[in-house]
Order: sequence, then C-alpha cells, then structure tokens
Amino acid sequence: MNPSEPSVDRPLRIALLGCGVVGTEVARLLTRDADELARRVGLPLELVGIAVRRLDRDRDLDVPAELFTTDALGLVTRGDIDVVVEVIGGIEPARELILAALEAGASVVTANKALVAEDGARLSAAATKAERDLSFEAAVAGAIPIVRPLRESLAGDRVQRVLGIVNGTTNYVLDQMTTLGQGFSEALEEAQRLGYAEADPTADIEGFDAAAKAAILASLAFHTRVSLGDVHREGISDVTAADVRSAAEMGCVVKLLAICERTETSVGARVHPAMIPLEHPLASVRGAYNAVFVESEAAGQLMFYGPGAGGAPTASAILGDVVSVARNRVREIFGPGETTHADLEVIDVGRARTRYHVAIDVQDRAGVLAVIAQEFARFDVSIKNLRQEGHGSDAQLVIVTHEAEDASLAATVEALRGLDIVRDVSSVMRVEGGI
Ligand SMILES: NC(=O)C1=CN([C@@H]2O[C@H](COP(=O)(O)OP(=O)(O)OC[C@H]3O[C@@H](n4cnc5c(N)ncnc54)[C@H](OP(=O)(O)O)[C@@H]3O)[C@@H](O)[C@H]2O)C=CC1
Ligand SMILES: N[C@@H](CC=O)C(=O)O
Repeated sequence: MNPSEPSVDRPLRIALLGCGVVGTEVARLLTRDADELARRVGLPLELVGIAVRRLDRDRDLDVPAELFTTDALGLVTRGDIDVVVEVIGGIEPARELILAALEAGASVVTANKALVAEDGARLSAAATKAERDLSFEAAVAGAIPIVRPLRESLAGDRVQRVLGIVNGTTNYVLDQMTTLGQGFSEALEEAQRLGYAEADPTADIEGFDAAAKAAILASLAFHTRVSLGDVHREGISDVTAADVRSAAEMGCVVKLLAICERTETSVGARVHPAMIPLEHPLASVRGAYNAVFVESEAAGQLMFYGPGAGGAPTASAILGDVVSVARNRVREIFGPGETTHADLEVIDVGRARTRYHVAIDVQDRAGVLAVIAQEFARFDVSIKNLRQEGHGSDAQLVIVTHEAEDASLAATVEALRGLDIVRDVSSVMRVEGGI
C-alpha cells in the first residue's frame, strides 16, 4: 500500500461526550463545517452520538434528537467509534470513559485539564498500548496552540521557563476589579454567565484549574512528569481592592500567574497571584485572554496569546485535535505518545526564587525602620525599596525585596508578624517580571 493513501474508506465516526458550553460548539462546528473538514481529513467526519447527563434539557443546537444518549459508556464501547471527544470534565466518569474508549479502539481528544494533570501518565500509557492518539490541546489556555508547540515544535530545544496567564476566569475577574473597580462576586458572576468558569468556579478562583494547566505545561516543557500535587497553588480569593491599588501605585497590575522553571537537575511549578509591571507584556492581557511566555535556550523568548476560555475558542482547539487524530486514523498511525522521559526532581516552592511586596502596619516610633530592616537581614532578604505612608498609629511601611528564596521571604513575614511594633502585615504578594 502507498503510505500516503488512506487505508480507511468510510466516514470516520465521532462520539461526543458532553454537550455543555464547549460540547455545543464542537457539535455545531462538526456539523456546520462537515464538507470542509472532510476535505481536510480526507474522509467525512460523522457525529454519531452525543452523551449527556440529562435528555430533557433545552439545547441551542440543530442536530437530530436521536443522537443524544445518557449511556456514555455504551456509546464509547459500541465498537465502531473512531474518535471520542470528551468534554464532560472532572475525574470520573471522564477517566473511565476515556480508558474504555481507547481500549475499544478509538482515539481520544479531551479538554479535561483536571484529569490530564492528575492521571496523564495512565491515560498516555493506555493510548500507547491501544496504538491510538490522546490529544489535549484545549486543556491548556483555550484556543491558544501551546500543547503542540511544546510537545513538537520545541522538542529539540531546551525550555527553561514557562510563565503564563492560563485561567480566563480569574484574569477576567482581576481585570474587571482593576479597570472598572467592579466587585469580586459581580465579576465572577459575569465570567460564569459568559461560559468561562468551570462547573464549580472554586476550581478557577482557588487556582486549581491554573495548577492543573501548570502541571501539564511543566510536564511537556521539561519532559518530566509533574502532577497536580507537585504544583504550589494559591488562588485569588485573598486578593483585595487594597492589593490592586497598591500594585497600581507601584506601576504594576495583579495577575494570577503559572510559573514553571527548570534547573540542570530539578523543576518547579507554582500558581499564585503576583504583581507585574505595566510594561511587561503579560500586564496587557485583558479579560478572559490568556498568554504563555516560553523561554528556551536556542529559540529565546516566545509568546503565545489568545482567547483562553469560552465555548467557541475552546472548540477551535478541539477541532484542530480532531482533524489531526482523524488524519492519523485515516493512515492508521498514531503518536507521538508519552514524551516525559526525564526524571528531574520536582522542588518545593520554598526553593523558588522570587521577590515580595509587603505592606506592614507599624507603630511609628524611633528606630522602627531599623528593627524592620533587621528582620529582613536576619533571613538574608535584601530590601530593594522601602516607603513609609502615614505616621503615628496610622503608619504603613511598603517594602519591595530583591530576589530571595521563597522560604526565606515567608520566614521574614512570619517573624514580622511576631514583632510588637507591627500591628499587621496587611499585604504580602510576590512580584514577578522586573521593576
Ligand atoms: N468552558 C471553557 O471555557 C473551557 C472548558 N474546558 C474544559 O472542557 C470541559 C467541559 O467544560 P464545559 O463545556 O464548560 O462544561 P459544562 O458544565 O458546560 O458541560 C458539561 C457537559 O457534560 C455533560 N455531563 C456531565 N456529567 C455527565 C455524565 N456523567 N455523562 C454524560 N455527560 C455528562 C453535561 O450534560 P448536561 O448538558 O445534560 O448537563 C454537559 O453537557 C471541562 O473539562 C473543562 O475544564 C477547557 C477549556 C475551556
Ligand atoms: N475555567 C477555565 C476554562 C478554560 O480552561 C478558565 O477560566 O480558564
């Protein structure tokens, strides 16, 4: 057989698991663009079933009612499915369904970052064993191509750092708070209404979603397995209007960042709010947009930017994967399979190097600055700048440190809290990206 000739000569059958914000758009594009997709793949793609939780729901989708089923397992194991698209979310039943689909001979496309971050190694091994594809471009940063660039385009380079805004909901909320002075709850409700948030928005707000994406990015970028539990995680629920103001006074903006770094022998991944200077490219990432900076040895700095959440943008990434795995099915090939072959130590956030912005409410009396400075020096943390606001019982010191180990910075803050001249350490936030 000529390897460039298709070895399958019938329409490819697609099963869709989930028809919510993302699934609805996937089904819409698959049906609307059927002819065009058939030309790109080499064979027609036929949507043969859509698994949902409830059949009685009103759906804004023009497909035959008989496509819908509540028997997702029956759908993926019926024996003639070529590609399963999983957009249910969460761990179970998504994991069971994906494993069953692979075992039944289907390739799988998923947007499920929670599952890929938690059990990516098992899913990947199952795909390799079944000689099928497992693709998850939509799991990180919505429409932005970043999984494939890390897994394929940069596979010959040495990536040193990945710094990104990878959660659309929290970026939307922080942006609304910063630019419109909107309240936290109001902004979150809006993000939910626009389809950006997870089914349980705690996953967004508390940083779990971004941490899952950081685990996937670090695993791909550094070719070593980084799991969700390895990622240090802080969300944005403690970010106050005062933090946002304080950042603005320093010429900064508050963003929820995912930071993945490697040394010769180790990797680290963390997610937390941070102040970044307005002139930094990530500062201008607005609304539900995402951006991922990649620093690699040979290529230098690369930036990937685009819509990070929402039905249509996410469906775009999924359809890209569908076309890609369908082309492989047509030729009966698969790959590239597991790419995490290095075995680097995953280090704790305490060993990460960063800077802190600290606002300390103090009793303003003689020698107070010396006492505070001494605490920083005791933990080997150097002060970059210090400014005093107010005086007497209203005095506040605002300090920005030089880079130090996160553990030393945390110990300094702990020690400050124990001083009798300190009324409160009212804000502690990491500072990233220069200034
Ligand atoms: N929304 C976004 O912007 C993005 C989402 N993602 C990921 O995409 C996935 C889907 O997200 P989203 O579309 O927003 O989620 P939704 O909550 O909008 O949709 C979930 C869908 O799954 C169906 N479902 C739930 N449980 C089951 C079950 N046990 N069996 C069959 N179907 C079930 C629901 O059925 P029913 O309709 O009957 O309730 C619904 O159709 C998640 O993994 C999410 O993390 C990734 C990138 C962006
Ligand atoms: N809830 C997620 C959706 C996309 O991954 C987000 O807000 O980024």
